[in-house]
Amino acid sequence: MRLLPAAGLGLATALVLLQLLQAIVPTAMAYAVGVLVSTLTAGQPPLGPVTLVVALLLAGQVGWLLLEAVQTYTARRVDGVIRARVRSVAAGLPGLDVLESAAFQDRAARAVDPGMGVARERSAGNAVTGQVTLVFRMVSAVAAATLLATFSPPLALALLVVSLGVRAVLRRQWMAIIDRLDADTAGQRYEYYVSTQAVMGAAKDVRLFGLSDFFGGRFRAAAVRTYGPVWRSLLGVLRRQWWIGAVVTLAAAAALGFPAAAVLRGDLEPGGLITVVLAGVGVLSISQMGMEAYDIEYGLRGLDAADELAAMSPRASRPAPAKAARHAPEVRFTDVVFTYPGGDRPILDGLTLTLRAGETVAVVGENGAGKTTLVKLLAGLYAPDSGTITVDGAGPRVRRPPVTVLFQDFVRYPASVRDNVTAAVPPPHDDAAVREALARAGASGLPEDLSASLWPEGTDGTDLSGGQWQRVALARALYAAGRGRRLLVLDEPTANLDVRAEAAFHEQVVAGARDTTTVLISHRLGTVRAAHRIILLRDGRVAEDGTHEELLAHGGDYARFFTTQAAAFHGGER
Ligand SMILES: Nc1ncnc2c1ncn2[C@@H]1O[C@H](COP(=O)(O)OP(=O)(O)OP(=O)(O)O)[C@@H](O)[C@H]1O
Repeated sequence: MRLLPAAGLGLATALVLLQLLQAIVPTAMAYAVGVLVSTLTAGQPPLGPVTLVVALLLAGQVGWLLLEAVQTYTARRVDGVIRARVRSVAAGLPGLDVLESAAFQDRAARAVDPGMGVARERSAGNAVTGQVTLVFRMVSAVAAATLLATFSPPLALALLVVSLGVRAVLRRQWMAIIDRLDADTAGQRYEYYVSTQAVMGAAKDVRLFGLSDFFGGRFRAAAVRTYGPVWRSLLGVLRRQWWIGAVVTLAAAAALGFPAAAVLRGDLEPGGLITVVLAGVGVLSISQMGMEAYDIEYGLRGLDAADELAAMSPRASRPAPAKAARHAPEVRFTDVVFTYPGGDRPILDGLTLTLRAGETVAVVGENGAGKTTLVKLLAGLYAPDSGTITVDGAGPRVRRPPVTVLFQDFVRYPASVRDNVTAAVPPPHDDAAVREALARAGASGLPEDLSASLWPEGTDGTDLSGGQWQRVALARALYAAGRGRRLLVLDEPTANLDVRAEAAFHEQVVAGARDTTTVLISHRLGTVRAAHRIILLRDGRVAEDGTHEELLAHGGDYARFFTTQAAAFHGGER
């Protein structure tokens, strides 16, 4: 309920007033119908009571329609606030370590996931509107009991106690199912949903290798594992419903029987009978649990998860944003040791390295040597266990370095060509510079119009080839470098390029990056040979360091890799 004001004062007031109307109408109707019947039996003109009954009917129906709309709008607004809160917690984390932890991902999934679809949506907004509904259902029951008390206070009290008691028992029984749903972890949910997404993503494989049974089987197994315990709980609850039915039947019999006996004794008019019976029904209606109980219980778990997420934010303050650098920066790694959270061995183990201002340094090494990890630390996405990293003297966790990175798994934004190129730097943007970056990146065959959408899944988007996407991502890095992010990291930038394009790469991209310190990671040694220096990583530290010629003369791993690649290439040429 504390989140209700987040929906806005107008909506919150409208919600409360409409709920109040819904709470009052049934009792008012019981009274009005009783008066109408009394008027008719007395042979008096019924215009006044008929008008009242019709007015109440209309008010109830119109109010109900408005309430549905206001409730939905309120709930979605509150959900928006929760989503914004989760986004802000995630964006406020200085690095990736907490973000990638299972605990964070599980809570984030609980806080914003759309629910399991069995009972209800998991929505904090629905929980808030459900709480308001519950309060006014109670008000409605108490109003009906007050009217019933004009006939018999003990009957009114007994019906109220039985209704509330039955409701409490039902609630406890059915909410055990919510516990089952909530025991499901983010991982299971992920598997459940991803299995359908994977079928879309793997459409080529599914057709080529006939994988429908593979995906179908996984989907079914995940669904049974997730929902099996829920279905068993549901059956158990249904089996225990007989005695609840018996208690409610007895209460209903009393609600009808006592007024009927009073009519037979001549103590109650037919009009009074109608009023009393309708009031009794109004009291008993609270015994039905209503969907708001699910909304409250399930939605509040999402809210709890959002609160837990906020508590997981580290005390450390966020690094200050990167400032546009006027000159190429200098980077120093000193005795850096780093192990991934949950990892059992350091990936970097005493790494010491200086990247001098304006230099192009190629980093090579076997798969898993730690090249990409080095870049993630340089960008401040992870903090070293020990040792220091500084960019022009400042640690990346104090101030974000003026870095721009073309990662191997670069992002394909579902946006225009212009937005894909300019995404890494704030506006204003310059179309001439965008076109220059695309030209330097060698991007050809793109839509001429920079506003054209590159959204392969959209109805009007254009899809690009893997190489074209990589060039667009490269153009993004080059554009950002030109706008003051003068530490340029290119991780496997030629992976999707053909041989001719790879040969032109150094001249167009690296040599053209003026006043920029460049880190170039590549397995294709043809790409790295023109770098000012080449670093070979082994066992988490720098094993070889020198120019291409120096390392060939040294005769170590680099020389062996180069000779092997060159031999394979020339062998292939013959
Ligand atoms: N997020 C992560 N959590 C745990 N371990 C990771 C994570 N990312 C990478 N690793 C591990 O760290 C090691 C180094 O990975 P990294 O990606 O830095 O290697 P690389 O030298 O870039 O490899 P490649 O040449 O294959 O791209 C690998 O053993 C990898 O399994």
